[in-house]
Parts: sequence; structure tokens; C-alpha cells
Amino acid sequence: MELKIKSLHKSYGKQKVISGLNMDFSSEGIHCLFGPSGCGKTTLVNILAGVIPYDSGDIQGFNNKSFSYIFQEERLLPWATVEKNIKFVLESYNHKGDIDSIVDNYLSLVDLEEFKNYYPKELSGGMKQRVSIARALAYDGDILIMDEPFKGLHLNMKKTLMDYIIDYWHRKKGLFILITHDADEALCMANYIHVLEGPPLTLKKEIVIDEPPGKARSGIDKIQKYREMLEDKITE
Ligand SMILES: Nc1ncnc2c1ncn2[C@@H]1O[C@H](COP(=O)(O)OP(=O)(O)OP(=O)(O)O)[C@@H](O)[C@H]1O
Repeated sequence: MELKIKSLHKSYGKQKVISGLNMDFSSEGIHCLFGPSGCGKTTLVNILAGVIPYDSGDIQGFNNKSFSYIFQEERLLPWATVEKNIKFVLESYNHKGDIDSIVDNYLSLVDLEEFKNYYPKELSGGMKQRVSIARALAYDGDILIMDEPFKGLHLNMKKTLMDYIIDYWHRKKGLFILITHDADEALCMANYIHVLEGPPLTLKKEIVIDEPPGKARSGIDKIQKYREMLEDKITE
């Protein structure tokens, strides 16, 4: 399946955030966008998901896809309970299946079953982030976009969710995009790491991990090799 960006341009006023970017997401896997704060990663995934427009260029293969999107900020509906926040998305898109049990399953995954009747303002930042993760996973779109999904989460919860998302990829396959600043997260989850800089957003290097998503961490020697490649690229 061709999933490509060709000669993409995007400016905010006079600031060129993306200027002639070419990237290829056609290979199945977890693709990590790894780059410094402000280089344009969120702008790029917002364009891919159709959240914001682009100025010019060609985006191939993304138009007819549905997206599950874990936004960097949790974007919950303030007037709806935790349960309704997830149900609302599933019902709006005529999700097939038993919506009540889907909601319960994902609330259990993020350890929030007891908070299903709470409103967002009654939750901590990390709890809101977990609702947002549950909502995106429950929606089960064609492409999963995760913009710093584990920021602020406790280590155990982060590990549970990383394992879940890796298993989920192995069941579903296709394209998952992970934005992170954390080399360990990138190395643990991804099999393609696009090392970026900017703005304007530029692809500095693509590291292909010769293992399926999640598998590189099974051997310390394996992960070390890729860590050295990644650290080389950061310090270059
Ligand atoms: N809506 C907007 N209006 C104007 N400028 C924006 C807007 N959104 C982002 N920018 C600018 O575009 C640049 C890239 O922002 P973007 O959020 O895409 O970066 P990022 O790599 O995702 O950063 P971070 O890792 O900190 O989330 C930044 O300089 C930012 O200030």
C-alpha cells in the first residue's frame, strides 16, 4: 500500500514549518517521528489525519483512511463523563459491536473503570490522558496516530500501554505513527525511526530496525546497536 508524502509545504503566516518534505510510510509497522520540540511533527500528523490543511504537495494513500488519534493535549468533551466521551466517538461513527462492553474493556485497560461517571474536570492530567488513549484505541481506525501518548504517565501504566499497543499492532498490522522525544520509547516500540529536524521539517535520517515492532527490546545487544545509531544522529 502506497502511503507517501511528496513535496509537502505548510506555513503558518510567514513561518515555513514544512517546505518540500518527502516521506514514505508505505512499509507496515510502527513509524516513529523523532525530533526536537517545535520541529513540525504535530503539524505533519495533523495534515496526514486531515485535521489541518496543507498549502501544496501530494499526500498519497491517506485520504480514504480513518484515523485513531491520541492528541498531545487530551481534547476531551468537558460536558461529558468519561464513559460518554468514549461512547460519543463510537456512536458518531456508527461503530459496529457492543459499545458498552468496548467502553468497559478500554476503561479497564487504562485502569479507570471506577471513574466512568466522572467529568474531565474531576480527573488529573494523567487520568485525562488515559481516557484519551482509551478513546482512540476503542475507535480502532485504519491508522493509529500517537502524539507523545505516554507523557506524564506512571511507569507501570506506560509499560502496560506500550505492551498493549505493540500487541495491537501485531493483531492489526498496517501503519501506526508514534511521536516521541524519548529514545527508549522509540527503540522499544518502533521498527522505523524517522529522525527529524526543523522547522522547516526535514528528514535527517531513517533508521530501520530489522525486527518487527516491539521485538528489538528482546535483546540488550540488539537495542544497543540501534541506540548507538540513534544517538549518532542526534549529536551529529
Ligand atoms: N496553529 C499554529 N499557528 C501558528 N504557528 C504554529 C501553529 N501550530 C504550530 N505552530 C508553530 O509551528 C512550529 C512547529 O510546531 P509543531 O507543534 O508542529 O512542532 P512539534 O515538533 O510537534 O513540537 P512539540 O514536540 O513541542 O510538540 C512551531 O514553531 C510552532 O510554534
